[in-house]
Amino acid sequence: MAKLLEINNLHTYFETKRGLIKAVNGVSLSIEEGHTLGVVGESGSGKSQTAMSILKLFEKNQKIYDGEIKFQGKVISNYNAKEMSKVRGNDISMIFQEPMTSLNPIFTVNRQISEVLMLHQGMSKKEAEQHSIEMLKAVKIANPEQVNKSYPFQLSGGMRQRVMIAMALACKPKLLIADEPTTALDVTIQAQILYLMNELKREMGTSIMFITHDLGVINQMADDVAVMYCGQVVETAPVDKIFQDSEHIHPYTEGLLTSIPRLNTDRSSKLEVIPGAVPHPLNLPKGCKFAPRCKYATAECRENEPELKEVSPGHAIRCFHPVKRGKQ
Ligand SMILES: Nc1ncnc2c1ncn2[C@@H]1O[C@H](COP(=O)(O)OP(=O)(O)OP(=O)(O)O)[C@@H](O)[C@H]1O
Repeated sequence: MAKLLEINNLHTYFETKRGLIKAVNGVSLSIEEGHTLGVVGESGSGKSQTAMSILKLFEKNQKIYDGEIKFQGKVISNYNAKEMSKVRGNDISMIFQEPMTSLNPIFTVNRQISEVLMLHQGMSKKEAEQHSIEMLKAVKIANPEQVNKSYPFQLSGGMRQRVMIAMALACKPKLLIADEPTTALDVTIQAQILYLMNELKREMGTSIMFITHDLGVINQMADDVAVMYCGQVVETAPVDKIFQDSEHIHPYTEGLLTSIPRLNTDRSSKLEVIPGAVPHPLNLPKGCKFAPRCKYATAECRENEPELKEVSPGHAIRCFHPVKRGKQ
């Protein structure tokens, strides 16, 4: 299948008074046409900064130091601000955990969705209003005409998230980046939004980069997975290989899997947690970044840094001693 997005050895750093913060430190990943890539990892692993790098939504003290990002075969990581603003919203859209980051509290839903359509698609005000209502229908909002006239504060959290998805998909982007879009919602609303995103992906053929810290959500949403740790991808694979296969996996992925609560397990069995914490980005360990927390680490791991190596077709691991699992 054709690759829609390809990131090769990306390094995005923040220059701070205390030193360089290597938020993205050699990330390589790709997203295929029509696929969902789930990006998972603990807080601070560089998931959001990888997404921000794709759209160049940078702070003043932040830039790409090395590597490249290709979208539909074109290198977009060297685009200037004008070229980038055409990509944003048109080809690639992003939704966030908190819809109010994207929605403007003082404008109606109609004004916000219409603005995107008038700017990127050259629609008239009247056409844009009609299309805005159509988009609200597409994201299964009841009473779309009414909601179109509403202000964000008049809507529930779940509805705001649907409006944000409608706005992001209004120009039919090829890629939707969703950064923890359901984390702030209660579980039933979360399930509805995830279902909706899967449905829209099927109907519109949009590829999705889905960022989460929750492997359970990845299992529901993703075709492929990239596991991140300390600004690097430590494992990437088709989702089945992570959840069911008897293949090797990265010890960090194993740790994330064993810390998922399961409903059918004996209540007396304890959830395992990964010991220790993610190292501070200004104080990264030598060798493998996960070695200080890894129960399989050897002297070699503490000394040398492993590369991301393919272990089977489509499955790559950054580890000297991947874990062999039995069938789950
Ligand atoms: N504005 C900033 N200035 C300096 N460092 C930053 C800034 N924003 C993020 N970082 C650092 O970049 C690294 C990666 O952060 P990022 O937000 O991408 O992680 P994440 O995996 O998305 O975490 P979370 O799940 O909490 O959103 C972290 O070490 C973070 O401290």
